[in-house]
Amino acid sequence: MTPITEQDGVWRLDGVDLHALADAVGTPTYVYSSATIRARIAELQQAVRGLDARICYAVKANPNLAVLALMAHAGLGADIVSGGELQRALRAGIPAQRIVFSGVGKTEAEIVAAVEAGIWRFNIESRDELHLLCRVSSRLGTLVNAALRLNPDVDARTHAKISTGRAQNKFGVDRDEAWRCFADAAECAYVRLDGLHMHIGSQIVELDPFREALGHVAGFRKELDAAGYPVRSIDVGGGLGVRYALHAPAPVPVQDYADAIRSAFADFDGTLVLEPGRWLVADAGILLTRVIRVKPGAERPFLILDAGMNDLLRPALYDAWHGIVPLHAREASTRRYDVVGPVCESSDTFAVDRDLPMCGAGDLVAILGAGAYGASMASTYNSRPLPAEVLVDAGCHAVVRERQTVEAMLAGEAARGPGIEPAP
Ligand SMILES: Cc1ncc(COP(=O)(O)O)c(C=O)c1O
Ligand SMILES: N[C@@H](CCCC[NH3+])C(=O)O
Repeated sequence: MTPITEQDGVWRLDGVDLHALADAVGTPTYVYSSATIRARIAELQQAVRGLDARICYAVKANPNLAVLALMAHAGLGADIVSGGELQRALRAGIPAQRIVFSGVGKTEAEIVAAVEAGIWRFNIESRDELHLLCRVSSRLGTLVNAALRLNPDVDARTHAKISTGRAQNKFGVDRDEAWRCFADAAECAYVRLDGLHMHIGSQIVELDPFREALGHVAGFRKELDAAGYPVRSIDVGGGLGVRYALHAPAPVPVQDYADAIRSAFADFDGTLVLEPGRWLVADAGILLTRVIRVKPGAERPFLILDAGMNDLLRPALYDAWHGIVPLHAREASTRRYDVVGPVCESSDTFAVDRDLPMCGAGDLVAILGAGAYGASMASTYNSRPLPAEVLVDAGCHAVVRERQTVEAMLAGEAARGPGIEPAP
C-alpha cells in the first residue's frame, strides 16, 4: 500500500504536502516515493543475501529516468524489452554490463544496438531469434552471452492477460526446441548460450507456481549439464505480486520467494538473475487527480476525475482494483460512487460501487498502487496529453517528467497528405 499519511487534514507522501504539490504541478500527476523504492530495493537485496544473484529491474514497470537512476544508484541492472528501454537504461546510468534483453520480437536493429552497447546477455525466446543473434554477432565480430527462455507450461494463477508461462503463450520455448537451440548455438562461434531464463507472469501472489516453474528450470539445467551444455546463469524472471487491496489475499513475502529460489538452486554454483518490476515500484506511486464534477447516475453518482483510462489503464484492461483516497478533510458521511474518468468509453472506470467519503468538484483524490504499469502504459487517447511525474523524498519534490504540452503531443503531425487540399 502506498504510504500516504494524514495529519491535521494535510496529506503527505514522503513529507510532501500533496495539496500544495497539486497546486504547483497540476493534475493528473503521478507521484513516486523515493524512500519506498529504496526500501524495497534494500529488502530484496537482503532477501537474496548470500546468493550469487543479480537484480535486473524490469524497466517496463516504470521507465522514468529518475526511477531508473535510483535503481542504478543501488547497483541494480536492468531487464529491457526494446531499443527504447536500452537507451533509457543507459541514459539513467545503468552499465551495459548489467543489462539483460528479453522479448519475443527483438528486431535486427535492436539486436545490433544491444550488441554494440555491450549488454550483458540476451534472453533468447526462439530458435529464429538465436539464428539472427548469431548472424549479427558474427558480422560484428562480437562474442555475446545468451540465455534461453524456457516455457515451463505452468499456470501462474494470475490474470490471463499477464500470464506468460503456459504452453499456449508466445513466450520462450519448450524442451524439445530448447535442445535444438543449444545444439545450434554450439555451432555459432559468436554466441555463448550458457544460461536459462523463465518468466511465468506478473502479479503472482502464490508461491506454488514459482516453485513449480523453478523446479522445471532446475531439472532441465541438470539435463543440459549432463549432456555437455554447462549452464552458468539462471534468470528466474519477475512476477512477484503486491497487495493492491486489503481484502485481497496477502502476496508471497519476498523472503519466502527468495528462499524458494535458494532451495531450487541449492546445488547450482552459477549466477542467478532476478527481474522484478512491479514489486519494487507499485506501492511507491500514486496518481494524483481532481474531481471534475459529481454527476447523478441511474444506480449511483459518478465521481468524474480529471484522470482517465489513458493515464492509468490497469482498471480498464485487467479490471484491476486500486485504492482510491479522497484527500480532503475527513468527511464523516460516505457515499457509494462509480469512479470514472473523462474518456469517451465506459471502460474508463476506476472503481464501481466504491464507498468513499463524500466528494465534490475540485477535491483532490489519490489513486494508490500506481507506481508500476501506470505512467508506463499511459497514452494520449482522446488527445489527452501525458500526465506529469514527480519524485518526492524527505519533504522535497522534483518534476521528473513535465506534463506533455498539446504542442508536444501534436509534434510530427501535419494537416496535409495525398489528396488533401491545402487549408483555405
Ligand atoms: C521477461 C520479464 N521479466 C520481468 C518482468 C517483470 O514482471 P513484474 O513486474 O511482474 O515483476 C516482466 C513483465 O511481466 C517480463 O516480461
Ligand atoms: N501491464 C501489466 C503487467 C504486465 C507485465 C509485463 N510483462 C500490469 O499492469 O499489471
